[in-house]
Amino acid sequence: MTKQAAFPAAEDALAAAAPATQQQPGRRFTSFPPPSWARGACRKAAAAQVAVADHLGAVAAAGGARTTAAAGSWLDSVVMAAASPRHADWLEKHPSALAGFETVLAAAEGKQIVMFLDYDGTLSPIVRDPDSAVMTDEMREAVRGVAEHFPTAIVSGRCRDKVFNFVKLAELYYAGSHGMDIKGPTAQCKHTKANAGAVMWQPASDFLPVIEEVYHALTAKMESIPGATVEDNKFCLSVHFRCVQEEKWGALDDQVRSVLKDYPGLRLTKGRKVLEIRPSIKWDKGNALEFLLESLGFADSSDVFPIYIGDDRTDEDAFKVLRNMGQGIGILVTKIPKETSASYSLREPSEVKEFLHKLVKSTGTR
Ligand SMILES: O=P(O)(O)OC[C@H]1O[C@H](O[C@H]2O[C@H](CO)[C@@H](O)[C@H](O)[C@H]2O)[C@H](O)[C@@H](O)[C@@H]1O
Repeated sequence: MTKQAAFPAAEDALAAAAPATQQQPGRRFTSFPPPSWARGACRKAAAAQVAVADHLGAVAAAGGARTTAAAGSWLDSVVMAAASPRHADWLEKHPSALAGFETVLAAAEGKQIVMFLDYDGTLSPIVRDPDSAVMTDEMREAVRGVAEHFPTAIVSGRCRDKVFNFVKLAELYYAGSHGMDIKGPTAQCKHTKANAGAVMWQPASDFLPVIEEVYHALTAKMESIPGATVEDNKFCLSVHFRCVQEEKWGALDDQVRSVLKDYPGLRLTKGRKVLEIRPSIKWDKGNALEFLLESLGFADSSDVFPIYIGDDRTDEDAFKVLRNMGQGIGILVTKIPKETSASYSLREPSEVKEFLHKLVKSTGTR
């Protein structure tokens, strides 16, 4: 499936700034000094950054505490991509998990690997319609292979049932709603602990009525914004603006905030062309990772090597946990340099699949 974006992705915008002859797939910003087209893009981005900062500063100075979260999101990425250090420098800090595969294996030597996988943008490519974000059979086989050897969990912003319907593997752990709904494998497998198939953790159950109320309020508001949709993810909600005209992003942001002002128990975060509404409890994908490690019997264990692969801001919570633990690795899926706590990177879901295959293959040699 190809990536379909209503708006140019940051990377596309940068590519557009480059003369066709100078574009080399997978080798941007690799020469020093940067080619002139890249320096031009950086200058433009820096100017854009100032303009955005000025705009936001003016809004704040005028007493408007809000920032245009939706509109800021795309600009943030463009500015970050163009103004950040060369891609090669970034790759030195966050090497490809494929190129650095042997190093990863060496670090995991003698330890139990536990695999954590985000769904959208990691196991399936980003597409316009969230209901069409299917996973290929090849990717499913890759995940199945990994789960045969290592305890494996899907950690997603989606509601658990929906992500299960995409992945369709009963031998996995599932943490839906950004980790607020955790269930163990429903199929017997060698990694299953006691209470197979039981719901293990739902810390936001009290919020269900309020989430439902806000879902209806937001759905009604979004009727005035063509292309906007609200996705019910059980313990949280997603307001999608991938198919909304850019001029309307500010209005959409206003509408969402106007609903949320009556619900102080909920908070707003940003994902990939999506605003996420969730309970203001201290529970995120990082907590879910810790919870699952503990459930698997690895609390305070030095014999475990968790690997977390994800592409989104919400995955950063899990990357941070791993960094603080000083164990395992976080792998960010991205084509452009991004601020991240992950130690490794992969460019896209097809590379994730390749990494999973390599890992399975390595079990014969470990
Ligand atoms: O934690 P994840 O599994 O990565 O889920 C995060 C959100 O992913 C989905 O939205 C994103 O993917 C869609 C399909 O490719 C795309 O259309 C959308 O623009 C992206 O933001 C999902 O629909 C959301 O509910 C999840 O919260």
